[in-house]
This record gives sequence, C-alpha cells and structure tokens, in this order.
Amino acid sequence: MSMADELLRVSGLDAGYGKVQALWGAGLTVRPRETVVLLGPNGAGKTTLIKTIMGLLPSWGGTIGFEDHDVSRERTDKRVRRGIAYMSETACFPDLSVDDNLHIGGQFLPPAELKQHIAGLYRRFPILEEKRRALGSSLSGGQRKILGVAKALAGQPKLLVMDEPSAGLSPVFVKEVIQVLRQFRDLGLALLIAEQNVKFLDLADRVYTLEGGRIGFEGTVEEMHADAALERAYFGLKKA
Ligand SMILES: Nc1ncnc2c1ncn2[C@@H]1O[C@H](COP(=O)(O)OP(=O)(O)OP(=O)(O)O)[C@@H](O)[C@H]1O
Repeated sequence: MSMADELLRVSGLDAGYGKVQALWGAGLTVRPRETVVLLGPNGAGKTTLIKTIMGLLPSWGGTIGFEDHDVSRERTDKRVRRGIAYMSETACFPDLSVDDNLHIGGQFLPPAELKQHIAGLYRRFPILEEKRRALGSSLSGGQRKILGVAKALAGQPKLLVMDEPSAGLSPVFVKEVIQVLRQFRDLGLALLIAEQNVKFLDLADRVYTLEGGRIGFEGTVEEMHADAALERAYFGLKKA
C-alpha cells in the first residue's frame, strides 16, 4: 500500500525511559477516515507509543510517517500543525477555562477561522457553551473528556490520537464519550484510540493489540473474536 492510502505509518518504533526499553519495533497504520483501536492491558506501552507518535517522547529507532512526510524527528507542535491532534488521559487543562482550552486546541488556525470553528463546537456541545467561563477542573469527568475531544477538534485535525479516553470514567460516561467519537468518525475524522476497555472496539475498523511493548495481533474485531486465545485474553468469554 502506498503512503497516499495512509495517514499515519509507524514502523519499527523503539522507545523507552533512560536505559529501560518499553517499546519494541512497534508498527501500525491508520488510513484516512479509519478508526484504529490499540488495545492493551496496564503497562503494555500504550502511553509510550502514543507519546512517541506525538514527539512527546523521543524515538530510539524506527520511523513515523504522516501523509507524505517523515515526522520522526519533528517537534510536537509541527506534528500538530500537520493535522495530528492529541488527547492525553487528563484530556484538558484543568486550570484553564473551557473557552481557553478550546483556543489552545486551535492555536495554529487563523484567528477568524478559529472563532467561527469554536462557535460551531459550542453549537455541537451546548454544555461547553453553558460552561465556557468555568475551569476545566469544575467539570464532571465525562464533561472533561468532551472538552478534551472538542479541544483536540478545535485545530481541525486529520487524525485524532487518544490515550485512554475511558480513564477515570464511569460506564455511563464511557458510553457518552463513545457516542461523541462516533459522530466525528462518521464525519470522516480518522481516530487512533489507545484503550484497555473493549467497549471502544464498537468503533474500530481495525485493532492492534500491544503486550509487553510489542504489537501482537492486527486485524478486524471479527478476526479477533475468531481467535480463541485473544477471545479469552480480552473478552474472557470462551473456554479453550
Ligand atoms: N517515566 C517512566 N520511567 C520508567 N519507566 C516507565 C515510565 N513510564 C512508563 N514506564 C514503563 O514503561 C512500560 C509501559 O508503560 P506505559 O505507561 O506506556 O503503559 P500503558 O499501556 O500506557 O499503561 P497504562 O494503561 O497504565 O497507562 C511499563 O513497564 C512502565 O512501567
């Protein structure tokens, strides 16, 4: 497959902390309009992989391509300008207002365009408009994630990369966040979601599993269900 068919192509990525390697030759791709879920248990290396893709951690080896560019050595802000938005586990800046969060998310857009775009986000998320002057920290857990998604979208990205959007959320809010993501997925936004919560597989066109810093399985959700060992490990339903 040529690069033109892919938005993001990660290959042979190694990364870690000090002398401790946490990621071993990880590779994945995300195509335009595609939703890819990176599924793995605690400590598997999901955060390490996502942060390395964003340039928040240096890669030790391997390449990260976005559209036709090798972004492996680019600074984070350059990657964001190219159209990769990032949502961390904390999702938004708690010490800033809702409105400031949205302006930071869209800081690379021309001001007039950003203003119009933020007005559109307020129409889509009335709860954020109602609380536009409130601090992120005053929002409920679910509202913070909605703000995080809106903040990431404020920059009009081509790809939204998310680190555990379910973190700290009760099942009701997990459902709500999935519904919001589904709306944007349906509008054609590509998503890369690192998760341990299998509920997010409802959104997935393709899945990668990450275990011990290495990519294991790659395929569709159906293919995953068809594999007895994966079924046991991730869904815990079938016996061997
Ligand atoms: N700052 C750090 N210094 C040293 N080792 C780290 C550091 N952060 C993470 N690690 C180690 O790297 C490995 C991968 O961690 P990582 O946080 O990427 O996993 P994860 O899949 O995101 O887990 P979680 O679901 O808990 O966020 C783990 O063994 C972890 O202990």
